[in-house]
Amino acid sequence: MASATFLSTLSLANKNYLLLTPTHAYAKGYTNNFRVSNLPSIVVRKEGSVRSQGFVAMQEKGGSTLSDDSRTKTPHVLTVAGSDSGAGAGIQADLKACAARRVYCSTVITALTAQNTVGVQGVSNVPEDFVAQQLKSVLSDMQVDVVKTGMLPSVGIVKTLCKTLREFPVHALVVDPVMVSTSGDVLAGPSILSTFLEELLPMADIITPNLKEASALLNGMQLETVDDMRSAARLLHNMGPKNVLVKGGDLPDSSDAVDILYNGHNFYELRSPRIRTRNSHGTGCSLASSIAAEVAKGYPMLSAVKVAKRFVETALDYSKEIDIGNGPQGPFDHLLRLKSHSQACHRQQPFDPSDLFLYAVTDSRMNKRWGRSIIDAVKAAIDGGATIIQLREKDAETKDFMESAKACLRICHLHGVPLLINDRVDVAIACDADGVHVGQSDMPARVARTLLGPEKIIGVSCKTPEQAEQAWVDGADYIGCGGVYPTNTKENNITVGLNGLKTVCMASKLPVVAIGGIGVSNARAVMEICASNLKGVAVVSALFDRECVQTETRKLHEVLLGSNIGST
Ligand SMILES: Cc1ncc(COP(=O)(O)OP(=O)(O)O)c(N)n1
Ligand SMILES: Cc1nc(C(=O)O)sc1CCOP(=O)(O)O
Ligand SMILES: [Mg+2]
Repeated sequence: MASATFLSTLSLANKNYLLLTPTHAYAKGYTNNFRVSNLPSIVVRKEGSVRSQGFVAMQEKGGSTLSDDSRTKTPHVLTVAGSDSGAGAGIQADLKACAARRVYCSTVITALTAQNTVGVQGVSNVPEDFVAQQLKSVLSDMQVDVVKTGMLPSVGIVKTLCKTLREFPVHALVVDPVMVSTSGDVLAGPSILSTFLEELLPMADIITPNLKEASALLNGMQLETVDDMRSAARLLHNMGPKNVLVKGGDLPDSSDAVDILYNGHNFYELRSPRIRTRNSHGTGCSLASSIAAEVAKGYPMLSAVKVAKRFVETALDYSKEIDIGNGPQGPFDHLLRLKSHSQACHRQQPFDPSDLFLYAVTDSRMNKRWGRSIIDAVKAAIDGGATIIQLREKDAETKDFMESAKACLRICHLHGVPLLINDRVDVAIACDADGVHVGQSDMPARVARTLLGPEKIIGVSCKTPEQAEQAWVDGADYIGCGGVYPTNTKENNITVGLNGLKTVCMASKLPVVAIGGIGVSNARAVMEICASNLKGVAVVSALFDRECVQTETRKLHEVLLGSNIGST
């Protein structure tokens, strides 16, 4: 499908740019001769001049880069496939795969299938002219980079697709020759075969048949070994597609998953350990969509196939224990998100500002000094009445930190207490903690929010009203304000005092927890500044640099109860 390599020269802000499709930029080695602005794709727009579609703007080395006239082009895959009501395969798998691979995916539905983990109970084809209408709607408006095809249930639909693609050429065409579902149900009959072979395959940049499909396309040829797969790939390549990926998932007696990619010059044997799982429904659709996604980003075919294969394997491995449906073939989780929700200890309550009431912040050095583990320290703080825990383990090795965080999380969740991680957003994600606390020089809260998602708790340290406003804008849940008093726990910490605390509380639209030098002797004075959004105190040394964490926490708890805070 890919058209001319060199598409045009465009004059923009008195600089000359070449417009090339992303893959060609790589394939032709232009990246060596030109500086590439924001690969994989930039749409260059200038009023009244050029409207490019999925092109990379390249400028001769030494010139300046695109500035105000540049607009980032979102990689876009259009899937032309059937709907699977069970959402394991088809259009639904394509959407999930593209979302997971961070590519926009539009859809043209060719058929509705009534389908579940048992099999296909019914199929209703979409009329050809309505397939044509959908294709035109998408292709005439949106900048599609790659079209990926799945179930094409009639000769008419295949012909309609080929005709439309000639009218609206795209950068690449990925053909998954879906004929038989994983449950053995026929999705595209033999009558379609000749149109497939004569019209669609020659237009394809890659076709991705499994052994059964390759055999069907090759007049029933027997495929039982890797050598057979190579022969099949060569024969299929002769039919016109630029690349052929023969998938050996069904190869008998192989402990590895072996796929053969052939581009007309070279064979690539792509091998990986076979993942044994019931949840493999939709693997073929997802692999083809992921290849399309990588090609849409501008990667060459070999890299696209390798990344797509790795992606699908990771998702299959992650999804082994997922339990959906009663049939022999379950779906898998493309977004690697479903498991945490099924874990019994997962804390699902939304953030409650009253959790800030007695905020215990651990310190690895203090616990070491007193000869206790972080886990014992957390247990004792909870037993003493801590309402939220932050693990602030500045000198811990990452692996140890993760292990202890997971153990602490189990304890916290048994008691309904949220657990936050100081600074380390990566550790919070890895152990599925309830959130993070970040300071002004840590990862910005806005970035942490995109990584953690909407449900996690994010706290930000703020010493000024401006910082408090920014925390609010960035999507934080609370702010920590201090140091209220001088502290030995944090070096070179600026003390803001009770006045500074009050000023920040007045300005903050978020709930506030006070921190810095706070203990039983002064907690009441802190709370008595009487700001309605001051919800509690965060304490390190007054709890953890003491012999008995539980006793100290209990004492502080009593003082705080006496100060009647957090009432609004
Ligand atoms: C509740 C709370 N408030 C403030 C801080 C301090 O965070 P930060 O400024 O990032 O400093 P470090 O704790 O990372 O040294 C906090 N940890 N908790
Ligand atoms: C971690 C931290 N952050 C502070 C800030 O001002 O943001 S003060 C501080 C140390 C708090 O420890 P202690 O309770 O032992 O004084
Ligand atoms: Mg920090």
